[in-house]
Amino acid sequence: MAGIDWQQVEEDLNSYGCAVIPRLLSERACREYVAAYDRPDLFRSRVIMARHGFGEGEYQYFAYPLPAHLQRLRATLYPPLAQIANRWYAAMEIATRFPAAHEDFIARCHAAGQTRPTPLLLRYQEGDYNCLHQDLYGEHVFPLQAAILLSQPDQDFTGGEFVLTEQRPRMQSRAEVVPLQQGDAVIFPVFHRPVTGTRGIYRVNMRHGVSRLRSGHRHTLGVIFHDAE
Ligand SMILES: O=C(O)CCC(=O)C(=O)O
Ligand SMILES: [Fe+2]
Repeated sequence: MAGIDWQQVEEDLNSYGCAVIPRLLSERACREYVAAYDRPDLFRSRVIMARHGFGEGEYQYFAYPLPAHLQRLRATLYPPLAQIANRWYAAMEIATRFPAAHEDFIARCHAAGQTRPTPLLLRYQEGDYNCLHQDLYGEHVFPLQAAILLSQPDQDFTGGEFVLTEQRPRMQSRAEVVPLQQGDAVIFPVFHRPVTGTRGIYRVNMRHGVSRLRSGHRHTLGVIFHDAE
């Protein structure tokens, strides 16, 4: 975690609406998260995506207390992202500011009744996909999130690309496909971001999803920083 180039992350987020942190997790850590999928004691709920029209595939939300590694990961990624989020909110002229420490932001969520943990593991197999969506779970939203690819493209699966769309006001939408290797994290906006245009700063609406898996199995770890109602 010490070697992350946060300035590059911020530049990429501002230029493209997403940033990749290469090799955030080791191959071994990835394997451990994949194996954790089969431990029901670690999770508070399981979602079969087709039942809700979310796509095909499934995911599970971790229960509190989070596994120590995940707790540390969430708390460590948050502070530099909170600085970016605060600059974005200032640019978008939104009054909300995010505290420097994740525990203080979580206290704000919990005080508002958003008490359920949102980090999740996702599992896809051949034919599965994740429809474009936004991970909003209540009034309190931290505007950036991370998804970490736990599987190795080409070796474990084909297809299954991470996709972002950016809807600009009164304009056509732009898509971004994010190539990831095992252990890479993609940082992206939960639902909006500021873009500087010729007539000043405007807000664009963002969605993310995963294209259809052509073969194999794909697992992801999702780190969302607000909690859910
Ligand atoms: O599987 C993926 O790459 C996307 C996961 C996702 O939607 C999330 O982490 O919020
Ligand atoms: Fe998501």
